[in-house]
Amino acid sequence: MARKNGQDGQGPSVSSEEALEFHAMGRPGKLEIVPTKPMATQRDLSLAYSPGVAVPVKAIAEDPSRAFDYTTRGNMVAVISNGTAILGLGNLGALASKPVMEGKSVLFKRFADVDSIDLEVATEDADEFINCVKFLGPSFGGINLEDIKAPECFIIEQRLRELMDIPVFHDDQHGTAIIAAAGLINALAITGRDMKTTKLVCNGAGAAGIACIELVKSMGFSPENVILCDTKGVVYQGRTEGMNQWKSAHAVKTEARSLADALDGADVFFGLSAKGALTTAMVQSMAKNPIIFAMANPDPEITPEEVAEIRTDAIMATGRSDYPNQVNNVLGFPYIFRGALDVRATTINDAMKVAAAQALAELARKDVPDDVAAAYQGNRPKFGPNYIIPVPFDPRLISAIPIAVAKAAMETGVARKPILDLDRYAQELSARRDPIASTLQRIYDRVRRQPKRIVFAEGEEEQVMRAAVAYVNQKLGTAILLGRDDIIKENARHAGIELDKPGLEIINARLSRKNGIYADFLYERLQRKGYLFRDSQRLINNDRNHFAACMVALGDADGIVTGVTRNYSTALDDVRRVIDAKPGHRVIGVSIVLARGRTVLVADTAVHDMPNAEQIADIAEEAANFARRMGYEPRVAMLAYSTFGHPQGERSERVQEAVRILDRRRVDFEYDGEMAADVALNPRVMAQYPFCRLTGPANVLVMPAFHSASISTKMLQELGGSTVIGPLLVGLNKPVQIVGLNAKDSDIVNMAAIAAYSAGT
Ligand SMILES: NC(=O)C1=CN([C@@H]2O[C@H](COP(=O)(O)OP(=O)(O)OC[C@H]3O[C@@H](n4cnc5c(N)ncnc54)[C@H](OP(=O)(O)O)[C@@H]3O)[C@@H](O)[C@H]2O)C=CC1
Ligand SMILES: CC(=O)C(=O)O
Ligand SMILES: [Mg+2]
Repeated sequence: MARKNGQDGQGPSVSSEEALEFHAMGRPGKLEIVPTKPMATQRDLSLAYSPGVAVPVKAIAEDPSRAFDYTTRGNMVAVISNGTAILGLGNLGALASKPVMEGKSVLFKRFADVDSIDLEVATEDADEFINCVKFLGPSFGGINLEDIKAPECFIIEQRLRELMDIPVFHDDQHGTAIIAAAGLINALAITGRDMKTTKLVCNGAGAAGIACIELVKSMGFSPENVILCDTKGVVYQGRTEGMNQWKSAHAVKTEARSLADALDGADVFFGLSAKGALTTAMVQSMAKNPIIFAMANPDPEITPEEVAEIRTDAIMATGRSDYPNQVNNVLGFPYIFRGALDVRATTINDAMKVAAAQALAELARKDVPDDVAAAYQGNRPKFGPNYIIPVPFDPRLISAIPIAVAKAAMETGVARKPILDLDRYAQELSARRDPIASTLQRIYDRVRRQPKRIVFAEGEEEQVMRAAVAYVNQKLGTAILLGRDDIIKENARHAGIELDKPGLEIINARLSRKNGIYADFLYERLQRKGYLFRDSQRLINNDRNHFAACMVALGDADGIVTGVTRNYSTALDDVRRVIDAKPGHRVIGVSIVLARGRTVLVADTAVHDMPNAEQIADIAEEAANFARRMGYEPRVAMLAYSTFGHPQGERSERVQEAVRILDRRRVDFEYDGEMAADVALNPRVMAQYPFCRLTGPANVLVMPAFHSASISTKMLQELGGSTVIGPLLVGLNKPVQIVGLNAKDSDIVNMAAIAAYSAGT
């Protein structure tokens, strides 16, 4: 059961060469600093530096809270270490800890959009360390202490918490304890155990070990049922060797002296010590359904393979990403700081920690969306022994944990800036993680105010059912699944999807009372295009796209989403037999490209193969209108391989002609061309053409032909790290959206929401 992730048990484990190559490639290390304000002109310089910078200086001197408005402080966390307990590798010094600290900083950014910088402090002396860090408060919104060994870490953290008015959080203590507690809550539930009577042995009495047992005791474990061990064996009452006050606080009265003694009959093992500390004989001696969290990094106390050889009834977790159940503080620290920063918390207190653990435990019990299934190479995890905790790539973490932490901070009075609208905060949180979310947020908000009936034409498909459920759950309106009732229900049961909820309807086209009306309607449209009445009847009874399109055309639904079982152009042809272009409009495809915080619309990415000049001008108009509907003031670049006549060529002439047509039409948006993509997007390159009529970088790119549109958007997606939504169909008389064949449930919901949005008021 304890199998590495991935196909055939092959996990993403890496070789030493790969690890070094990864860190050395390009710019050495894992971080760079990128300005957030333009620094292109003399004016920019005057604003960012002298004289302009004096103004925020004075404002902050008058009111220190303004630093959150004018500087990076409110979103900036320092990851600070002296390298005395680097993972489980031991004391290798401050410099050697830098790759781990850079890594933690990157994870802050990647998972929770927290800016972070690593600081390595070259001293093992607690007082010197405290003295160094205590002066750094003005620079940061929080301090994440990392890989500092016990017992100095306890003194350092406690003292800095007293001295500083921002959160100081030793991640190896509390981050680890929170995640381990979340996993434990679920493992106990799966094995039917009660905290009060469960026996836990923790190997490792350092930063992580002590914090973990403190948290489990505060959650309900009996102190006499929790035994702590270290390199000298059991921490028992009366022991003198290798002790300190933090270990003494957890010393128990027991005859057990070794880890093996302590584990005999124990229910739970927590490993926060070192590679190989747990033997198979010890595992053998544990109680039925033992819970084994071997959390030492990079190599656990025992491997899942070793456990699987001798016991099949264990729940097994490690700190690594290449086995199921990764119990690692990466699931916590980015999100805990996110919540703390967002309410400008003065500290991270126990209530905030418990709230994070509970939110994490609850998340593992919920149905898993496609994005998470993708993180498991397509094996959709189900709550159980091999899935007790979400994976770090779970996109739900960013909304679930910070909100729980922020709420707890407000309830316990440590929030300097309480959040009044938590629903909006949840939306802002998902926008931080995923730029699509912010672009789509407006759409979702409006649809929620005016919910719509959307037909999900391929209702028997699993991802479509999940999308329909999500559509209803997000209060976007009614979701209609089109398909055979019995098959839909059977597929849903098999996939563990609950369809029985208000707002979710199933319609079987073949049995619908509307068939006759739809067939008549379709025959009206197709009788002069070579179709017999029987052909229309067949299309309505057998083809869900035609049926769905008729529902929308005749007002029985507001919009359609389809596409997972047919290629794009087939689905479009089906729909076009029923639904025309809006009068005076041209049907085109627009893709939304989100790259590095910038949103650009690209057209036509779906319909016109080799548009002529007139058609290119139409595409520009449709795309500009669409941009306005999405809330952007369009600046349209008519793209070509050439810029303003150089070099000349047949395709460029067509684009030049399209610009002249727009001139004659006197359209009411900014446009210019023909121009190359760098001219359109880069203000410095555009500045070489001072006559260019665009007032800034283009946000709508009209491509000269379908191939360039399709190739460039797909390359941006695959190589450029951009997110591409679409193509979205624009210009049809009724809202229809066609997803790609590989669409995930989240893509389908987004398209359904866009269709609902287009349905308007
Ligand atoms: N999965 C996760 O998220 C995390 C995992 N960890 C892992 O936990 C481990 C400890 O880290 P941390 O608490 O920060 O380090 P510390 O240096 O603070 O503590 C280490 C503790 O482990 C004990 N120890 C070391 N080797 C053994 C052994 N073979 N048998 C029994 N006890 C042993 C030490 O005993 P003694 O007191 O006698 O010296 C000490 O109590 C590391 O492997 C680290 O990677 C830590 C944080 C997060
Ligand atoms: C994960 C982590 O912080 C550690 O192993 O030290
Ligand atoms: Mg650590």
